[in-house]
Amino acid sequence: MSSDTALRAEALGKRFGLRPRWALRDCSFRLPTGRVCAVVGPNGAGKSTLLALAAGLTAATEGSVTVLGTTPAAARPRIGFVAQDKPLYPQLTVAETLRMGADLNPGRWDAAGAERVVAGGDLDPKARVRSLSGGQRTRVALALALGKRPELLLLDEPMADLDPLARHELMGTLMAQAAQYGTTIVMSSHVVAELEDSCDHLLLVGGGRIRLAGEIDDLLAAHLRVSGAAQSTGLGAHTVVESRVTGRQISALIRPAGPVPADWRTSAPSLEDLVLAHLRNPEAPALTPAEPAGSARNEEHAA
Ligand SMILES: Nc1ncnc2c1ncn2[C@@H]1O[C@H](COP(=O)(O)OP(=O)(O)OP(=O)(O)O)[C@@H](O)[C@H]1O
Repeated sequence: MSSDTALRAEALGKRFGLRPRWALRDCSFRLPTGRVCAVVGPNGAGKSTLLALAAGLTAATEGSVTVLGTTPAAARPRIGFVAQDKPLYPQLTVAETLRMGADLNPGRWDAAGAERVVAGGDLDPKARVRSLSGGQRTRVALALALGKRPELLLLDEPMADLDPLARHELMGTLMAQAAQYGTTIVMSSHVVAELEDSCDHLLLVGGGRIRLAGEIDDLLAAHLRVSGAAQSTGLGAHTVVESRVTGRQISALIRPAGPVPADWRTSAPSLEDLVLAHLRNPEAPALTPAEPAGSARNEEHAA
């Protein structure tokens, strides 16, 4: 596999134990290196499972995931992972935790970078991890992951328990890392508005399937918001992701297959429009262009 691929999933599936329901099924996508990728989807969609598979913390039941051209286990020294529950050693101090990061990553530890992340939160280096708040612990976990100078950073809801200022600051730190070192970042979040300015790639997971995958610009360009009088017709030729009637107006998000009749008003969707429409309508056909966007082979039902 070429080294310009950070993450490739092929028919990837995960079922926990003998549970009948698959946490993740038949997932295929490619994430190029150097991207900042948002992973979004409803609760229980399979986002954490996907990140844990990529981090090598759990094994696939079927299919495969390739990370930085190799297996997740072999890629581990080059990956930074912050799990949703931010596991750290509670009895260690902040300073001891960073020292542990240095010991575990000889030759690649960025002590100054890690200390900067911690200092940004005014954390006492002598404070024990168990005495920290949830947001402060997140900061230490991010410092550990960033200090490793990873080629791939996998972050499971990293901003969830941070205050707005800390979110802003740490998002800036992540973007600076991506810009300076070409780090690929894969970040799950429920706050789509927060991702709009920072992410250039999207994985939308729903019901254990990949519903949307690709460059955000390409995915947005493949969709159109339309509105018109409720009796308007002519959308039949297009893929309607979601439509809603409000009074005498109908508005919809479509994947146009050609020109839209002139009596419809059209506008470009935002990332939030795109994500919300697909979340509201889990039956909308998936668009996961391992092949180019709009290819008929990619327009398959996610059922
Ligand atoms: N260790 C586990 N054992 C059994 N089932 C699990 C385990 N981890 C996840 N699951 C199941 O797999 C499915 C996907 O869970 P996952 O945690 O990946 O979702 P998620 O998209 O990260 O959700 P959230 O947004 O709530 O964090 C869920 O149905 C969940 O119950």
